Amino acid sequence: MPLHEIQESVQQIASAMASALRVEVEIADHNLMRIAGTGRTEAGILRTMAGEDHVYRASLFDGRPVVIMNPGADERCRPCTHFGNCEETGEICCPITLDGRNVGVIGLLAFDQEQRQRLFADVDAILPFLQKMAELIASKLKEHLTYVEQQLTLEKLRIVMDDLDKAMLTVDQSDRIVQANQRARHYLGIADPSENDNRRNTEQETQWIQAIRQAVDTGVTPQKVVLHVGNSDKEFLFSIKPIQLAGTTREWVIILDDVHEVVAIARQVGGFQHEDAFSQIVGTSPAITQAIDVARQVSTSDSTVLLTGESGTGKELFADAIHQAGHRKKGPFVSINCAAIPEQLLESELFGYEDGAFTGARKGGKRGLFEAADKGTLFLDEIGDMSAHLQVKLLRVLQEKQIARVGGAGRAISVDVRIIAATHRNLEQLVAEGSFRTDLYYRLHVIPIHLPSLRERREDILTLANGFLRAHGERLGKDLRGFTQEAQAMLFHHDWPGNVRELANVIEYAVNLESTLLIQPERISIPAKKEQGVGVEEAEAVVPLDELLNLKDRERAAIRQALKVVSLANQSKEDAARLLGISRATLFRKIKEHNLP
Ligand SMILES: Nc1ncnc2c1ncn2[C@@H]1O[C@H](COP(=O)(O)OP(=O)(O)OP(=O)(O)O)[C@@H](O)[C@H]1O
Repeated sequence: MPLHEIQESVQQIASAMASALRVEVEIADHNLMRIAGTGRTEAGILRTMAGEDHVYRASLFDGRPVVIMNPGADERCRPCTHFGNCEETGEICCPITLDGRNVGVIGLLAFDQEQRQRLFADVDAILPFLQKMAELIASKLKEHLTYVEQQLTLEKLRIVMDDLDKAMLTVDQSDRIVQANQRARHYLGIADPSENDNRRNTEQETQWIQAIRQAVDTGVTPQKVVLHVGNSDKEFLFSIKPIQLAGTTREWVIILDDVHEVVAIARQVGGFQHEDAFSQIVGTSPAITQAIDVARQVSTSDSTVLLTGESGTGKELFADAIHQAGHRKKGPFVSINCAAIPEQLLESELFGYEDGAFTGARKGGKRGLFEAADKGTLFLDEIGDMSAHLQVKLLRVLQEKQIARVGGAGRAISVDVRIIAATHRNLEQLVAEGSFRTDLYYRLHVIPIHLPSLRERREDILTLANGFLRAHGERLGKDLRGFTQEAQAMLFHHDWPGNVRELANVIEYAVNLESTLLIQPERISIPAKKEQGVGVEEAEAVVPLDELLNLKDRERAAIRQALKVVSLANQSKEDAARLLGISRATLFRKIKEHNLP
């Protein structure tokens, strides 16, 4: 039994006993190694007592106290090396017993006549006291062993949890996240909650848990929830289960599955392929079609891709499609948002770390995402937000195709990873300002693909809106047929700063609230287009001169666009006229005038 593991406590007890009884005290473990000692015995702490341990050995063996009135002369001391010349003037010892096993021994020693007198003044009182002290040490040892056992169970649980291919969170009664396995930390971009007992949920974490609890209430299965992570929305399948102890729910376990990954696995396991990895990207505008064409062409190579575009324009969707369409599709697609995680955490997430790399580092070290993405694709979202230090490390990986774990003393690990980076920021400007490395920029800018905002491809708005209407309608079991004219016009004219994500949210909201067959304008939760209140000066200031000169061209373009929109939505020219705010007759006249089909 590892009495030495609680050496500090044992020494404290020995010192307290020595002060109380004013004799010397020593405590040995079951191997008769001195664990604690006072006075003359102090120098021999953590050393074996071989040769002078016969009395203790007898006490350990018999499980009974031993009293030696004349050390060095007593027959029981005969085998001792100090027999005949012992410095001690008296000795009482008592075994320490835990769960029926003798795990050590406490010795009270006298080295002069005064101490001897005190030791033997009242043996009947001192023996029970000694036994109580032995019980105290035994209970400390028991406490320690229980703690070690618990830690061991926790560590085993942690290894198993971290190895799971599902994200797992536990939350307490106040919905505070208390545990998050490796995949959950990766999906959600959070630090390990178990490393900080006093941590509180961030606002976003509270929103996630609320969203999950609300999703439970809808009773829809499989249960799906959209969590806003960093700057993007991610869809998860989830389950939530209570952990009950003594009839009370103490915590909940939440299991999350990334919907995209589930679909990818189903495709792999089922052996069937999505007929076209790009079919999930909706849009027929020239701007998006061109981007899809380039992405499709480069999906078969391993070259680095740089996706640029505003938030919500589909950068992650494109990265996923490029991966699925290429030869790496059987490998993992790992994505990380470089802006959502603090620098130090991002470094260890990306590169992993070796055992003992920093305080709180997990025993045995940890694989980073570069290693996790081996033979697959690593999607580095919001690359423009990467710190200077990590830019250097990333550059090295791109050049050498090797990584070094944090604290790994330079040990290089080869990785075979295709990098797809993305940013909503202007990287050229960041380079010019000196906050993004020029060499890294050129390493990433191998195949640049710009994703257009919805404002640049308004003709796709209604197609996308109808797609979202169908999806959310099915999910909520609502039979919705479409949008009213006015609602369509609102969707078409809005500027969509949040792009496709914002559009999807607006439609989801509308589908939830709509009780008629068509989505009504009042269900479209976007600010109405400001027609009044824009001063003449302001209006003039935003119209460039060349456009003013080309008023005829602008009219022609507007009519063409309206015609395209209605044809995509299977609607009539009358609808186009309404969209343009002109009469049907005027529209026909203008179609003729502009020689439009
Ligand atoms: N062309 C599209 N067709 C269908 N859905 C789309 C399209 N573009 C984006 N989406 C959807 O819009 C949402 C946002 O897309 P995504 O996360 O890929 O954008 P992003 O550009 O990576 O955003 P961010 O820069 O904020 O991370 C997702 O739900 C995605 O499926």
